[in-house]
Amino acid sequence: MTSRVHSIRTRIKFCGLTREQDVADAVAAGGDALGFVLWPGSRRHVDLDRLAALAAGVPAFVTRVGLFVDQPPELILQASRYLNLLQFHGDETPAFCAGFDRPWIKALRMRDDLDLHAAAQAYAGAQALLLDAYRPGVPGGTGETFDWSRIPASLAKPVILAGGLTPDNVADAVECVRPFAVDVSGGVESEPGCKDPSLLSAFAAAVAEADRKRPS
Ligand SMILES: O=C(O)c1ccccc1NCC(=O)[C@H](O)[C@H](O)COP(=O)(O)O
Repeated sequence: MTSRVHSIRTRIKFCGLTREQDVADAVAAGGDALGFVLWPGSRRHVDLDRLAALAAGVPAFVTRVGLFVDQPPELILQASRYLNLLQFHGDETPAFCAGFDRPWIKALRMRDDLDLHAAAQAYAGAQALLLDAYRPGVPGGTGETFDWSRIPASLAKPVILAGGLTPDNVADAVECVRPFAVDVSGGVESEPGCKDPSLLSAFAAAVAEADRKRPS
């Protein structure tokens, strides 16, 4: 087992973008990665045309991430041309996730019986594990936190912490978990799918402040 990846600053992924202005605001706020939900069941769903338009507004060095929930390979392949990274939120197997000629991450919902070490081994090809709250029947974007103390200090994959993060609680999350990255959707929105520029900036500022305070 390797120890958790630490870096000089906590990366930020802003997720569930649906509007060009939100892409611009998320980049301006300092987002390292932007997430686009390709799953039609989401209130933040974007289709391929929307994805293409939004991806065109993302500059170099900001990662375009596509989110999928047990979807057909054909759709994932079509979407991949606009994406740098794939994020799988359903019951996709490691072999399925690895089948698209793109780096990928696996989202894991923190059910009580989830064995994170076993999952990290099973998804050894993932670039990171995104840990999210578990609510039955809801694959993501719950707006709910989970018990961060369940995350082991040492894990074989970088951790992206998600689930109910906000400008008010993200500093505590960074201090407690010391994740490689944090991921937020609902906590920076005025309504589902509509990001609020002041919340995006406040979130990034809270992460930066937490990074400044943490011991090296
Ligand atoms: O956001 C959604 O609607 C969604 C639907 C289905 C699968 C994933 C979804 N979002 C995934 C994310 O990466 C969210 O950022 C993550 O679940 C955290 O959401 P939130 O608790 O609202 O910050």
